Amino acid sequence: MKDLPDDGFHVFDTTLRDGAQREGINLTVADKLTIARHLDDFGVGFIEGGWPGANPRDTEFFARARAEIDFKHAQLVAFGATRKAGVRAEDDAQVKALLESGAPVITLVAKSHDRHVELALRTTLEENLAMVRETVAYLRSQGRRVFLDCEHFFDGYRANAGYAKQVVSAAHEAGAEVVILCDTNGGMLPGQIDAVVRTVLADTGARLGIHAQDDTGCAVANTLAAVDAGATHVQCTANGYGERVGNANLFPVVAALELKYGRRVLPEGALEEMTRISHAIAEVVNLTPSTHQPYVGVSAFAHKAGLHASAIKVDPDLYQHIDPERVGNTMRMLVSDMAGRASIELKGRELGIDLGGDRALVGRIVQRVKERELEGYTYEAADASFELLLRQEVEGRPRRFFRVESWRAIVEDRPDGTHANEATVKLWAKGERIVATAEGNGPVNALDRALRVGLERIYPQLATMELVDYKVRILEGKHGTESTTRVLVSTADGQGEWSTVGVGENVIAASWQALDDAYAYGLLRAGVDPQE
Ligand SMILES: CC(=O)SCCNC(=O)CCNC(=O)[C@H](O)C(C)(C)COP(=O)(O)OP(=O)(O)OC[C@H]1O[C@@H](n2cnc3c(N)ncnc32)[C@H](O)[C@@H]1OP(=O)(O)O
Ligand SMILES: CC(=O)C(=O)O
Repeated sequence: MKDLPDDGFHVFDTTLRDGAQREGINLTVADKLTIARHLDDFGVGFIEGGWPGANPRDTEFFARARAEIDFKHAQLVAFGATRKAGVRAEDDAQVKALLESGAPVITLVAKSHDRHVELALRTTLEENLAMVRETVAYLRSQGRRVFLDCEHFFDGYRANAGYAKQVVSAAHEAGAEVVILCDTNGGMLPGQIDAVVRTVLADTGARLGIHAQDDTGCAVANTLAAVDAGATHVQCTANGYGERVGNANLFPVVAALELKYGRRVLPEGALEEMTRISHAIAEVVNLTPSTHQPYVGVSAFAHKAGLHASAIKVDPDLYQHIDPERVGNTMRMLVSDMAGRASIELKGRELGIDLGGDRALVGRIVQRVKERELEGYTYEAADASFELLLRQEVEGRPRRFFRVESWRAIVEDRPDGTHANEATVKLWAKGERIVATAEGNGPVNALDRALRVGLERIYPQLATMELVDYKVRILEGKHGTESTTRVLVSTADGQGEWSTVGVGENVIAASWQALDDAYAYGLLRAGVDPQE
């Protein structure tokens, strides 16, 4: 292994095995190879790739990973069970598949709860110990590094501590390099983990690891409690993916080890890649990255409250537990009706607009934001609409690329149950009156098309812009269909994406406002001079 920390602490990733056990994740071999590359780039020490022999996909993964990936940091790990009861380890088909995977490291899963041995394995406690001992010894004799996962260890310890420890000792004495205590049902709390890990370490002398499921929401805390108690091997998954509610999340665990414990567990510079790697893996598994995930979520360093912003203006550390750049994330200011002067000044700075400490101007902007939010606008989700508002206040007039004389949208209900949608816009741009009509698959789409048909000749930059998301929310208020409607639109131009908001008594009026802002902002971004 190159460039790994020399204290021997193990960061063991099981995204491709336990992470893949999450409902909704279904990885192809190509997905697994991509994730393995990301994890290796990140610098974990071990990548558990799956259970060879359990399904053709995992078997193929090991063959291809060995042939196609030149691992820089990680060792590939194959996962599987101890031999079956009454079968010699060397004759067990599943143990053979582990060897045939070619993985240099093998993690065996073994029962350590007496009830599981009797009910699930349907064998004796003695035979289970023999299964552990013999399988570990056989795989060691074949030149493999062996780790052993003690399934249901903490529940088993409660039921029969003596037997649970015998399983640990059997594995340790047979040559298992690390014995991992698993909170398989995820029901433990940090204090319980701490006490058990300390005792088992003292009583067995085995090197211990921790594998924590997140059923109490404590998997990361439980993992760190085990480390405090002496465990030197942590099993985690990217973004906490895993069976049921998931596993200990790799990213907060390694961030805590590096930044809070001062223990180097990743190669130099890897932590700064953490946000990117987390999001890249989320893309591969086809799940939206969680915006509120510690350290790596887009909201992890987003500040909304005015009081926070006023302190952050003096020193960001006053309201941040770390500098976001250390984990590759960024601080963001959110503007809403909870903003104060400092929030607006900092947001202006983020947008490259110096408000120059003009208290009256900043106060006016704060006031305007609060009034508009009361009407239903939301600026924290619509940065582009906020920037237009800010510029309008700073420059004393709106930035306009076109002026709207009127617009109209018609929905025609036909006897065959289909609808025809048509819109007409009347605009002024560069001194020219434009009347444009278009059809669409809905009234908003028809309006969007009419706007483009009318303006594209004058502003060819519009051709690069595309509406990528459209969200409608009925705000509380009057009665049913009379309620206020808020529309959020996201637009992209191949270089980036921006969001705008519109509010109105009906969905089409609100959509029109959001579209108007979307194109005004897009033209501003494209460097077009505003003129009517
Ligand atoms: C806590 C965890 O997450 S461990 C990881 C669990 N992961 C998975 O189960 C995913 C992959 N699993 C599979 O594809 C299948 O379950 C297989 C291929 C492993 C086994 O499939 P099958 O042979 O059809 O058996 P099945 O799944 O019904 O039952 C598991 C068998 O393994 C046995 N077993 C369970 N744990 C162990 C163990 N630690 N050591 C030895 N045998 C074990 C069970 O007693 C049962 O044996 P039986 O078939 O004689 O009743
Ligand atoms: C091994 C494992 O995944 C568990 O015990 O949860």
